[in-house]
Amino acid sequence: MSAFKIVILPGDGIGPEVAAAGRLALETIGDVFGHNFTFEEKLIGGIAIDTVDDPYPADTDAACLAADAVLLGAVGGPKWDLKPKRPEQGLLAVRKSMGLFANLRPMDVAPSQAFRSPLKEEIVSGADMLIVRELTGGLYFGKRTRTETTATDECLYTVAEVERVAHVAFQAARKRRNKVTSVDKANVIETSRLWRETVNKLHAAEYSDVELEHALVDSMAMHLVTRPKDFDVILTENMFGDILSDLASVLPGSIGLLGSASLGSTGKGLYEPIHGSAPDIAGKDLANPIGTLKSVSMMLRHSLNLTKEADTLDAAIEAVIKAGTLTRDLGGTTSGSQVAKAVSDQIRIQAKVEA
Ligand SMILES: NC(=O)C1=CN([C@@H]2O[C@H](COP(=O)(O)OP(=O)(O)OC[C@H]3O[C@@H](n4cnc5c(N)ncnc54)[C@H](O)[C@@H]3O)[C@@H](O)[C@H]2O)C=CC1
Ligand SMILES: CC(C)CC(=O)C(=O)O
Ligand SMILES: [Mg+2]
Repeated sequence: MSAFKIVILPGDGIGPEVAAAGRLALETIGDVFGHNFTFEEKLIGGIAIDTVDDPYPADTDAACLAADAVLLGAVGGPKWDLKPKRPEQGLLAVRKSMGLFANLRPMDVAPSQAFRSPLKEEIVSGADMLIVRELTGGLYFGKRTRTETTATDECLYTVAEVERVAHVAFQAARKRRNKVTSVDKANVIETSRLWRETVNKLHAAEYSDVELEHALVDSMAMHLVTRPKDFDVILTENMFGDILSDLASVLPGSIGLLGSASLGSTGKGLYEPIHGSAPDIAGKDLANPIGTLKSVSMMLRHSLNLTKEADTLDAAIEAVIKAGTLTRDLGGTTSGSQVAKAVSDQIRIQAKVEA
């Protein structure tokens, strides 16, 4: 039996709903496999602004830094839009404070589920990619200025920042289909030229066994939905990765299906679905919890070293999807909490199958 300290940051909108699904899965895994997970729920985002006037309170930071792993729901909502203190600052702050420079966003379309895509089945069926998004640099972290008539956002990247995330992408490719597509806008932007040069140098020095190609972000958006099966690992900077991963979520049929791991140089990580707080469906038990459950599976694998448990959770998720127990975004009629319960029940069944 092992003991793990998990911090949960439910946040805003559908955040608390999907975070509850993640917690239930962890509780069930703990029960079935005999692990002692202790949970601490902390404030972040809009609810933290409302409660303590700070999107990332100091005690949330301390708890995240002391945890074995952190699970995030989502932050943000119209209530806080255009206010000087924004919920999203909380999310940027936790990523920065924990040093989480690489955000891994896997996307795959199982052939049996390809019919759920709004795109043609033959285009998406079997697509399987990993987006490696730089997470603590670029436009989201640059200096901003504002007067009544002008605004600027600085986009800064250093060679060291590009190298450390490129290592993650090349190493991930070696465990997959050995191909990296690095995405930039090097025909226009200076940071992209630095990005491309740095990736090329690192490739030549350490990863010449991995196939490397470069793509410009605008045409890449088109290629992602017209020939997604050509891509394995996609390496890109912060904002491009944010946008391209939401686009990639169209392939399996819903943004609610994609999870992510935000990692740094230690084993600790922040695990978060790729979607936002979805104010349009919040509080209605309509949110698809699968992206969060996949994030929990990544947590088990990457931070807690619980491979068997992660495999069991993956099998449980797959069984629930195959049974058609789905939320409205995927054409189903099941509530989010019922999907979470179905996955929890399946964890018990799958664990017996594997034993
Ligand atoms: N990681 C985070 O906390 C993120 C927060 N945001 C914030 O979320 C708020 C809303 O942003 P949007 O652009 O609307 O993006 P969003 O991802 O929240 O929603 C986009 C669309 O996808 C749907 N959707 C999202 N997650 C879903 C789920 N699990 N199940 C079913 N449908 C789902 C929503 O209902 C909406 O129609 C904003 O305040 C934004 O800043 C946005 C992205 C990431
Ligand atoms: C700061 C966040 C709201 C950025 C985002 O959309 C994301 O990480 O997916
Ligand atoms: Mg996003």
